[in-house]
Amino acid sequence: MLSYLIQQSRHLLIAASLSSVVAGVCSVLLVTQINAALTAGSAADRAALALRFALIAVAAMLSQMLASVLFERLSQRAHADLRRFISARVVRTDFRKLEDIGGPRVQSALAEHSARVAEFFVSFPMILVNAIIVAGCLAYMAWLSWQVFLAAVLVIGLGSLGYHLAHLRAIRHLEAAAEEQDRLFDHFRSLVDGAKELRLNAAKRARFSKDVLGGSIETVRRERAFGMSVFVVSAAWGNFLVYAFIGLVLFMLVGDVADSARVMTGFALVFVYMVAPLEGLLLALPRANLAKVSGVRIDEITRQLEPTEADAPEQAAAELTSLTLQGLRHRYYHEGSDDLFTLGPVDLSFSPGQVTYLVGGNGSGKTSLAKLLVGLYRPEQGVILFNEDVVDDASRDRYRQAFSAIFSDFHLFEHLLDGPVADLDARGNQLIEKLHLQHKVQLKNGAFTTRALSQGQRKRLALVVAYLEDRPFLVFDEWAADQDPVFKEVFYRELLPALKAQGKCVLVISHDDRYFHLADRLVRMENGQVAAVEVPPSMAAGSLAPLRPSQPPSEQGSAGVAVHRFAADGRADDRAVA
Ligand SMILES: Nc1ncnc2c1ncn2[C@@H]1O[C@H](COP(=O)(O)OP(=O)(O)OP(=O)(O)O)[C@@H](O)[C@H]1O
Repeated sequence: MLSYLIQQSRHLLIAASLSSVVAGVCSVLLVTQINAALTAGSAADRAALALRFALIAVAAMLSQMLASVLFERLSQRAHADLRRFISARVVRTDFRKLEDIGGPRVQSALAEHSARVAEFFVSFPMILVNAIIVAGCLAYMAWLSWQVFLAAVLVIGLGSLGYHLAHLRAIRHLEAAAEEQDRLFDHFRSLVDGAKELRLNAAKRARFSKDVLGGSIETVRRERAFGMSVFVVSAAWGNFLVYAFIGLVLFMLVGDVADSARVMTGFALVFVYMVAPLEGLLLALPRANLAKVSGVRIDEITRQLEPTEADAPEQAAAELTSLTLQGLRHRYYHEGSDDLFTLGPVDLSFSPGQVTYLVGGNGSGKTSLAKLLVGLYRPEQGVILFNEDVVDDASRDRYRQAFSAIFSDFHLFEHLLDGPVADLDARGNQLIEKLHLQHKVQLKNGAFTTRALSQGQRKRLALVVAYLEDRPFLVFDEWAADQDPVFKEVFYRELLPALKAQGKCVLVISHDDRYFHLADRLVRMENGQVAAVEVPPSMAAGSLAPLRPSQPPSEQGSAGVAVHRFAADGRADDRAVA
């Protein structure tokens, strides 16, 4: 991930790095000038050094300013790039994968991990400038005395080895912290989503705060604190080695060197000057490591979010003439209990102007079938034929544009994001009036004036959105469950027939058995299978074409599911087509 970002902003990075190099070099030159001034023979020599010193100081200041500003820009750009990159992946990835990965991990990547990676760019100039100062000081030392320089290299090698060993240990803890942090984001979500439950149950609240959320916060704190402490301790070890080296040079090594007074002053000055950058370097490296760990985490998440489908062109109008599901199957694997829920194989076909009710017990697979039907899930087996064409990865996104769906966990966007605003406002407000919400909410500039409404009212707004989208196939997943009896009547007796009259194909997932007789067709689900396809008597009389032997097995459900017709008294009459 870091290399991707570096690639993205390489020009800015090169400019910022060059400024840092200039700043670092200027700093080292300043030390050499100070040493020269301290050991200058006459006042005239010192005066000659003054102008050079001033010029270098100004150059150091300007280059440092430039480097800092550029790196700050880089950091902000990296943050924005990461957010864009991750959200683009999230928007385009396979829906089932997204369900599996879960919101908290994505949020953790978007919020915390991307911030840490961006921070790297702010600490980078510090690392670069300090590294240059340290390297420059070492070079100056080598020029002063190569014997002492060799000793310095030995000490630095020893320090680096200790640092590397500590690094390996620390990184394990930082990775554990990053992993726990994904769970922590899940708990943060529960804080808000479960606010009602937590307030109603003091014992649950206390346990959640102390054990679950508290435990997770504590684990992140402990792991990160340990990891960072190892780095800080190893930085102090590095510092100690520097002072040990200063002692070694001043009291033991320099004595044997020619021109020892000049060399000793030079070394003392260089060391004192070098300690702060060295410390800064050793402290900045852990931040870079944190960024690396976060980068790896983002990589892992985004790799799983790799898009597998081609994007549909915007406004991809999809007319529907026929839709057939053939042997469609999907499975959920539940890791915790090691069991499998199998949906299908399902055979069904749909045509325009047909209202199908999908009914069955809780967990029988109705919503999953609807997700397969609208192309949110890729079938593990079987095919969908849309207007006789097979739907595949290349055409699935385009296929999805034929549907408007209101699932029971629907999301109502503030903006409609669909078509010219003025036109939408006018049409939308008419619909809002029809749904008796005109005193509560309006559409203005393509956005709802409020979404602070009851669940049933928000579902009515979702219906407005679905109407405005004007797609050929509408799916309602227990839409009427939150409506009052009067509006249920309106939904089943007026809205659905009106959609049918417009030639829309409608799938209604419902538990409202008092309205089942209004369906053109009733598909019953049991334990992931289509158990029966029933046709109410009014339909049997004419408007829905009776099944003919030449029709695909679709209408029969899977494996020759019985198709019943309701008897006049409401009992199912087994005129099976098996
Ligand atoms: N996201 C998921 N991950 C794993 N398993 C799932 C998921 N969604 C559903 N399932 C499994 O699929 C089964 C069917 O769920 P589904 O939501 O399709 O049923 P349903 O008939 O719509 O139920 P309800 O009437 O309660 O809404 C569930 O029992 C569950 O085992």
